[in-house]
Amino acid sequence: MTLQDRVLFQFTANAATNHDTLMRLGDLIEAAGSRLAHCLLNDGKILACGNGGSAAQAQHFTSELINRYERDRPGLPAISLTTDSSALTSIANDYRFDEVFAKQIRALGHADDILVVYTTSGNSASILGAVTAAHDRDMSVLALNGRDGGALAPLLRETDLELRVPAEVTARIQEAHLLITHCLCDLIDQQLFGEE
Ligand SMILES: O=C(CO)[C@@H](O)[C@H](O)[C@H](O)[C@H](O)COP(=O)(O)O
Ligand SMILES: [Zn+2]
Repeated sequence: MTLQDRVLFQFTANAATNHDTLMRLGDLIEAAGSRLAHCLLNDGKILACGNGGSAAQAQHFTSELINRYERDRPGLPAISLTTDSSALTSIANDYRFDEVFAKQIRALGHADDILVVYTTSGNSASILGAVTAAHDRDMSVLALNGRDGGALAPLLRETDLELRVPAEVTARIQEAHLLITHCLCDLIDQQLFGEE
């Protein structure tokens, strides 16, 4: 394969995954947008977490809620659990890395809040810990997941929502997660602030 072929391959695979994701998850993405909008309209807040590239996705989402997505509007309450290096390093240092998000959720989470987790494998221990902590706080969970759902899928409750991208490659799943995230921002703005 030439280098140009490699570029073409990635773009083609991305388009195919995004199409498959729309076909499989279109209705669930709408439901997730409504669930998040309802949470924000009822004084809830959104907590988000993930590891590696998915940590970037989590803080990407919360920054667009706190500041803005495409339009000028009031900031919305959202906290990324991936950005406080003192909290993260002390929890990992004093306890275990698995606890880095769970301990923050136990400190910050309320029953009206929603935890949004990003994972491509569904197997990251810190994400499993986060979901357990959210359930302990009676919070519901929106899981952006991938592959076969991993250990996360059976941990989710009926009151949670799972958006499992139908793909096996981490990069493709992350790219679909970003597209879903922008859909969620658009759906939230539409429901809270109406037509532009
Ligand atoms: O961004 C990438 C790969 O594209 C990596 O940083 C990736 O996010 C990390 O390996 C994560 O630790 C993977 O975690 P997960 O998606 O399995 O929960
Ligand atoms: Zn964005």
